[in-house]
Amino acid sequence: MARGAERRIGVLGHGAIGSLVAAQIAAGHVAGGVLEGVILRRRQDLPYEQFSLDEALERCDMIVECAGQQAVREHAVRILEAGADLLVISVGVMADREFAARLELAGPGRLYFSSGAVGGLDLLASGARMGAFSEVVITTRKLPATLAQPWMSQAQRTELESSAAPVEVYSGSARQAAQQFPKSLNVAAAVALAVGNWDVVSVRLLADPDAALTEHVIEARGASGEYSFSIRNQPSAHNPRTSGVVPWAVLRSLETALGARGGLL
Ligand SMILES: NC(=O)C1=CN([C@@H]2O[C@H](COP(=O)(O)OP(=O)(O)OC[C@H]3O[C@@H](n4cnc5c(N)ncnc54)[C@H](O)[C@@H]3O)[C@@H](O)[C@H]2O)C=CC1
Ligand SMILES: O=C([O-])CC(=O)C(=O)O
Repeated sequence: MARGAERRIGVLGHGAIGSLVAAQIAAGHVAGGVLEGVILRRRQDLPYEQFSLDEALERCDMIVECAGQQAVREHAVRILEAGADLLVISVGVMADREFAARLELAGPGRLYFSSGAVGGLDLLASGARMGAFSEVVITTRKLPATLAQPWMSQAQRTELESSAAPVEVYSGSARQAAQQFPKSLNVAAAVALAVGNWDVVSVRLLADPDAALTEHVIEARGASGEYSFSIRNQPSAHNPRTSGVVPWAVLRSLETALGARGGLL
């Protein structure tokens, strides 16, 4: 891309994250990018062009995924093979070893991941370059109703949603966490990608009826030092599963990936 040229952006998905991301790009708030259109499952009354993925790939330089792990699974390889770059927010899809291996080989488009709801990933990734992490734990606390999953029994869901006190819903590996809670624990995958080792990251998930804010606490110990990041996000007004800051994280990631101006890396 010539310096100063604007890259054409397609936004995949138009829910809590995608709607804000599309509106901000359309309003000219992302340096180096213009909104070419949105890729939806069903047409909606929106002030932007709506196109199929095939049309988007003819016209866009970058696709921003805001649609969920399944959408990444369905479309990512085709996007990268068509030569468009892809920014992914549903990072947990990388927990699938076979799919992740396919994505690593796909190109010439470049694959980016957004930091999403959590922070400290820059320091963890810097530390991982210095030496290995020996232990990383992420503890997430969310409202019970946001954590019910299709694979849970009715009894499990009822117990989850009726508990008056915090309940541990999951304790185990980051890989399994990102797959069992695909709309709630993408953050576990983001931490695993930052430290460059899925096997060292463990996850605790708590359903807490008093969790007005969504909490993620990341504790890590390794060659570079010991770290503790405590994050308490306001949930999105449009989707209580998602932290409200996530679309803004996507916009920050997008602007960084476009590289039209300098700034904090
Ligand atoms: N990395 C992180 O920190 C976070 C990641 N996420 C990821 O972002 C995803 C989206 O979150 P929200 O916007 O809050 O969800 P949402 O449910 O509000 O919106 C998702 C939208 O994507 C659309 N969609 C799904 N599949 C599609 C497809 N194949 N093509 C076009 N549109 C499609 C849906 O119709 C819906 O409108 C989550 O499922 C999760 O995977 C969410 C929160 C934090
Ligand atoms: O938004 C959040 O706080 C985290 C989330 O849903 C995810 O990682 O999928």
